[in-house]
Amino acid sequence: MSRSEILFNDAQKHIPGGVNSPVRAFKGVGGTPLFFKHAEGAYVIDEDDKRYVDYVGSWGPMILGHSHPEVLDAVRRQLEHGLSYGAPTALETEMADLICSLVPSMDMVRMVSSGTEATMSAIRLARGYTGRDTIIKFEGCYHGHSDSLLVKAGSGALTLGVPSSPGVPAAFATHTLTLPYNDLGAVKAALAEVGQEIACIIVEPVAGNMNCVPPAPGFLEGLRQQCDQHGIVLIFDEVMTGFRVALGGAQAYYKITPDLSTFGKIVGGGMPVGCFGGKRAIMEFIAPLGPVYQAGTLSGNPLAMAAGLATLKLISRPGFHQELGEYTSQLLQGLQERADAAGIPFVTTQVGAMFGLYFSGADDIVTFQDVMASDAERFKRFFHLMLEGGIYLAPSAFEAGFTSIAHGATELQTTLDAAEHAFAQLKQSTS
Ligand SMILES: Cc1ncc(COP(=O)(O)O)c(C=O)c1O
Ligand SMILES: NCC(=O)CCC(=O)O
Repeated sequence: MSRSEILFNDAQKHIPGGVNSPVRAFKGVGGTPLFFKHAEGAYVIDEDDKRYVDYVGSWGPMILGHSHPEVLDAVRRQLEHGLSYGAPTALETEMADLICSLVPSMDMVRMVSSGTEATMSAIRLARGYTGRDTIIKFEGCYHGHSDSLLVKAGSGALTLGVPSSPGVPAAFATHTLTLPYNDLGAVKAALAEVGQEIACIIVEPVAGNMNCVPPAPGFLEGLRQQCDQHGIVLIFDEVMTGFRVALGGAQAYYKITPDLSTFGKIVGGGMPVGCFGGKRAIMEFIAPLGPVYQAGTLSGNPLAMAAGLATLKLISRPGFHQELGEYTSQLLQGLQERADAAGIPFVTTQVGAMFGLYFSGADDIVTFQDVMASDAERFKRFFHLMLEGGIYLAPSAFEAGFTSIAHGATELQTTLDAAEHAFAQLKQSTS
């Protein structure tokens, strides 16, 4: 037995399913999750000392690669001053100022400890601000695991086949209207009926929790226009896309200004952090300025602020996101060429440093149905072949892939060599 197998057996004794988040359980691909003990640059190293080129990046935060020395140093320096005070720090102001300067739609920002808290709080705020109860989300989008958002959700909920989770009272779910992603017609039709009852529309501006589905031309623009028309708060959930697809997030990439935005992952540099913010008039509804309550013992934690600030400063250098995007394009082009050469139907999607891989004969991937029509069984085999070849992809056909600035020519070649072998094996087993 491998160390990971032994550790996974041990883990299951006192940890449900042996994991602290279901997406780690390999349920979507089968087999035993790898247990990691170290990570550096573009690599994760498992308990059996095997190295993998990592395209998960802790599900998004590790845009600089793992264990970036300047981020680690920032945390070490802060460590000498204590772990948490539960009182304001200068670091939090520096963080708020930096976020608001990098993302122009943000007038004010509140730090929290996860993406889930960020979206949950932003929705409460939108409801408090508008005095309306119902929210709109899109099928296959994931916004964390709070009750009103676990309806037709993506990510692990989709992978495990429970997109609408038991435990969410039906009465809560009735306040969540779920519409098809990239279908502006459906949004217009719904709002023509119930526009006056909708507090907010929350959307992943690039859907990254049903694999990776870019917004169709006009979709985000249409949401902006519809929200303006009906007095609805437009929330961009940029927990995944924020600081990744562009320094200013998807809103900068697509040049659309939401009313509120949520961030997580990169903003904490690998520490547990999220935040939400946006228009001053809305944010002033949050306690202690306003009546909408929201709080957190560890919110704005100094170690987390130190890691996040160091990360945001490093990724602010000119050319950073272009470099990342170029690596990602080369990766996808190389994969496509090798799939084509092997005669395997294969489609990729990309927005900056986020990508999707599909075993599909479709021309393009635009809808949730397009995603569901791709061959998830083939992905499972591809996943394990890539793993054998030293490449760690997200263990589900319904997750986006991420690149980091630490990925370079060596990692590209290793990945493409592994893929060439994997595609050949896939071809052999079908012919
Ligand atoms: C778009 C999006 N929103 C919200 C979340 C929830 O964030 P967290 O897992 O930090 O609670 C995630 C990922 O988990 C996400 O991808
Ligand atoms: N795309 C999936 C996530 O980002 C979430 C990770 C987790 O829930 O552990």
